[in-house]
Amino acid sequence: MTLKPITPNNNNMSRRVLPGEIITSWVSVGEYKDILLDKSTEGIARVAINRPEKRNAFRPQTISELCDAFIRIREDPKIGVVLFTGVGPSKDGKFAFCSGGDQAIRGSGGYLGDDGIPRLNVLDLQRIIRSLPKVVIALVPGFAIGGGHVLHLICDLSLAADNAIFGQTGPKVGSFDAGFGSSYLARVVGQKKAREIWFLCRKYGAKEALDMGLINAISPINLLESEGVKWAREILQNSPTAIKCLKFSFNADTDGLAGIQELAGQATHLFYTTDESKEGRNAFMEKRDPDFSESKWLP
Ligand SMILES: CC(C)(COP(=O)(O)OP(=O)(O)OC[C@H]1O[C@@H](n2cnc3c(N)ncnc32)[C@H](O)[C@@H]1OP(=O)(O)O)[C@@H](O)C(=O)NCCC(=O)NCCSC(=O)CCC(=O)c1ccccc1C(=O)O
Repeated sequence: MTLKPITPNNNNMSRRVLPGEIITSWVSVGEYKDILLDKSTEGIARVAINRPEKRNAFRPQTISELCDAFIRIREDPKIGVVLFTGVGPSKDGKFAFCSGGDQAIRGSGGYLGDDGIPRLNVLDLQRIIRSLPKVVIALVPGFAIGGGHVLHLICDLSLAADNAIFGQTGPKVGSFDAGFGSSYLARVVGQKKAREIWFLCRKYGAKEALDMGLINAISPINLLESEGVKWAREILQNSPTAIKCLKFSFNADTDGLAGIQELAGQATHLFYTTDESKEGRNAFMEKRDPDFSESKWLP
């Protein structure tokens, strides 16, 4: 039996477990049209683009739903790791993470939703994922192309099936991502390789992607989700605050003041938990001068 890594209303308890497979129980959350959102009781969420017949290309509605799902996850203190993937296979048996913007609804100035307004709202999603105070792991079961390639790139970690295919197509289809899609790509794979990827628009297999540092590991497609759960469980053993601060430290190195703001926000969170900080708040509320004499100027 071939297991689908992602199926709507997936009930793992009725599936046959493969040798070495790790499973978790998913509960579906929210009513979405273009995506699926599931949570497990062990602190993992799963977000999947659900347009397999279009190789999971996104339209404005897909992106709005993804933003909503990631913001829900951000607000849930029980979730520490998100697996971000694409539903598959499609009727022709192929898998995709995402093939970028849906070219069929690309108008002048952006992608057109039902309201006829042109949007490039994938940029909002990129920022939400980057600044999510949780670990986001892309599970790439097939194609990660164009804007879909950028989406796996901006995730914290990427795990790919052995049949996965990566690439940018912008210069072929009249598009480009001059933000994370190019500059951050160069940070990940180096300037020469990033220019090759964008200028030639070639496609790269999973082994090539691993060799250039674009992904973290390869697994057989039937075990891709299992591998994601395994990595998530290992991360969840570790200190949430340490992981969050490390994520924002990595971001601060590349994201300028916006990255420093995220890291600084975590420092403020921690400071609020101290007696020193609480004394400042209490003094204001009690209409008296603050007394910081108990706080030491430690080296
Ligand atoms: C992914 C492919 C390589 C897969 O090839 P193959 O297996 O042969 O399948 P196909 O027969 O081509 O496709 C099957 C079916 O899906 C439809 N489809 C696939 N991809 C798209 C798509 N992106 N848009 C619309 N439809 C798609 C295809 O038409 C077929 O449908 P039928 O009805 O059966 O004919 C291959 O499909 C492929 O190359 N796809 C296109 C990849 C691509 O060029 N994507 C767009 C890149 S540009 C982009 O994503 C912009 C993103 C963006 O919004 C942005 C904006 C501003 C700044 C940055 C960005 C950013 O890049 O993020």
